[in-house]
Amino acid sequence: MTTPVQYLKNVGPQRALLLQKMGLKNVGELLEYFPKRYEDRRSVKCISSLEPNQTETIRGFIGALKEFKPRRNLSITKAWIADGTGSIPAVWFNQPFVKKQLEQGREIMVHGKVDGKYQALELTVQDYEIIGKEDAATGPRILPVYGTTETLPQKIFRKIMSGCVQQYAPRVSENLPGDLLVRHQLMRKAAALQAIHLPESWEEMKAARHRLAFEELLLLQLAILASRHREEKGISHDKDKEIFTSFQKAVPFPFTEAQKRVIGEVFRDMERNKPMARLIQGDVGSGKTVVAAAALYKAVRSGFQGAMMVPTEILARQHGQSLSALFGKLGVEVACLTGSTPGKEREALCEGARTGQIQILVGTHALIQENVRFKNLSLAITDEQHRFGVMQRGKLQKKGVQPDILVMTATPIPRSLALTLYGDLALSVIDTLPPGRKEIKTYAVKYDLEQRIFSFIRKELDQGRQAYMVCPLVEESEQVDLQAAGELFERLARGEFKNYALALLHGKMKSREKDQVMEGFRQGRIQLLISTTVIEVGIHVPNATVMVIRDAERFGLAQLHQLRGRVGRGEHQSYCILMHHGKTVESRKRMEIMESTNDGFAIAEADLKLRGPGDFFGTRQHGLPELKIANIFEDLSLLETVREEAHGLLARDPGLATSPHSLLGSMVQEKFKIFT
Ligand SMILES: Nc1ncnc2c1ncn2[C@@H]1O[C@H](COP(=O)(O)OP(=O)(O)OP(=O)(O)O)[C@@H](O)[C@H]1O
Repeated sequence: MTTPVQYLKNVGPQRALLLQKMGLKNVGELLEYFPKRYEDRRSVKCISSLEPNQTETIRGFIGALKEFKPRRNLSITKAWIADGTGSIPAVWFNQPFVKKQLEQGREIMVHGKVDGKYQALELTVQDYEIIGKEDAATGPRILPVYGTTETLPQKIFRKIMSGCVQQYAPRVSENLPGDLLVRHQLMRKAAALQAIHLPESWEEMKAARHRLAFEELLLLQLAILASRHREEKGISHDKDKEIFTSFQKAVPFPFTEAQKRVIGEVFRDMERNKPMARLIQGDVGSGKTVVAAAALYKAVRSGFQGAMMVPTEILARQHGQSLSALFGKLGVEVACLTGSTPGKEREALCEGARTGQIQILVGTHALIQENVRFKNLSLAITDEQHRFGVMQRGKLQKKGVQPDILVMTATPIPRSLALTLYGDLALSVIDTLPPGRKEIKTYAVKYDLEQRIFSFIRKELDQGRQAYMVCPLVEESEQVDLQAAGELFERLARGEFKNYALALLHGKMKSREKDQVMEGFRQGRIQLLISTTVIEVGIHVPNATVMVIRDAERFGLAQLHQLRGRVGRGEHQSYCILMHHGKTVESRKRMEIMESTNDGFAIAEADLKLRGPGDFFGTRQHGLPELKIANIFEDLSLLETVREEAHGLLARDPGLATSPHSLLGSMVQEKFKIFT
């Protein structure tokens, strides 16, 4: 399977290079490059029954041949095909080389679109095959269609692939244990590869797809489960009821029913001597932080330490501040560590964590650096974990000995996706918002109404409220976007908002500057904050009531919902204004979804359907594994079956090291590098 593609039939050095550019270096990779769709060429039409504007396949004998060159850069090749019921000219545009292959009297199969020109029919050829030629397939069949490049046409790619499949697919070893194949009635791998590329029937293709999706999801689930495979015995935290009551006293508001329920679920897990693995899912603003804080308090009161990792520096600082304020009252030592914590302070923090003097450490991924060690970490919390990438996930956990794990996500993740991302976590849902929150009013508007939006913002600012204006920032054109945000700031500061306090915030600023701006906004000194998406997650300023998102069509729905969640966090009516160009049907549809619902769940589902899992969290840092054949959304029930099997396999053979699991084990290792 490691044979380089250039040794395949029909591949020379030049084509090998083209294949390599597509990421296909060897036979193994080529075999796993699956068709994007299929064309059914089994139903061959009689020429006499052809009708205009249909795409059809015919089979007949080549009669007269003609070539024209009506213009300098247009060449037309025509071949009359007859099948006993009639005859029709088949037409090739700008492919003068086909003439060499068309021999009068030869049998040919042609697939293409029937055009009615001057009352006569013509077939514009999309694909053809000379019957009886050495490399032609036998007779009509279901043809695979691959994603190819212009320089490597479909026909050639298909020929290369078909040669490769016929020669190598039968030699592919079976990697799934026999009992599994029998239990789930799965095709063998070699047969599945053959059938996915060269199916005899739709049924066969579907069975092959099912088998390959099963394997793909199994490898992924094994990686997820094995990377956190844990000993049975963990830490049992103190059961004392007084922990909850004294924590509740320190919090300035009563918990919602949902918060109480989830704290109960978390506490019960923490008290058991089995390590906790729980995902807390709650819509934006539902009050997850205080639930995390309750868990941290329980860890500390039981004599241990807790850590909480968040995705951005701004958020780390915000949590650091609010947790310090809360835990100050309870006599608990909290510290915050980020990438920009200066050397001396960092050393002191590390020392404090090592000796146990610091009881709760909040921070960015700086927390998982090697020099950070804990005396006795018993609880590792990650917020917005999907931003940390699949492999980074276990590192915080490894800072303790079998600590409890809590994952918090503000983006409501459909169950299918949660399973894929987090594997084996128990789920707690905070499904109500704190009392007194008003529904955010959302309006999608085009740019010609910009002045009206500005005057609306001014009105809110005049009433003492604050506003955000977010500009998109995408990696590929970061420089251009940053410049655009800067220019907008200049324009507004000099023009429409010259009498107001404005500030600009973006990720490229020094952390000190970022802090100053955020602090100014928090305290109300800054009225309008123009920013890139650095404010996307977690920022909490209850007095802000307007969120304007520019070029809203460039964001994913889940991301728009996150941004919108920055307002509506206090008692005042809040607004979200989505500025867009409204050019495509899809973007208009997405704006409509945002206008019609505030329900994060509905939005997440819609987003997943519209954009596919890869783009779900925006293009940056989504941490989602790429799937070649399975579809998380459509293969939900398969995913659940596979998860159970993965559990069973790991229970029997945790390192997947013995026969018949070893091949599976080495594939997981090669792909995900999780066994150490
Ligand atoms: N039960 C409650 N009653 C009143 N206010 C609450 C309650 N729970 C939380 N809050 C407040 O609601 C605000 C939002 O809470 P928090 O920041 O924890 O939300 P979140 O779920 O983390 O949201 P996001 O995902 O948007 O960051 C905070 O100011 C918090 O103090």
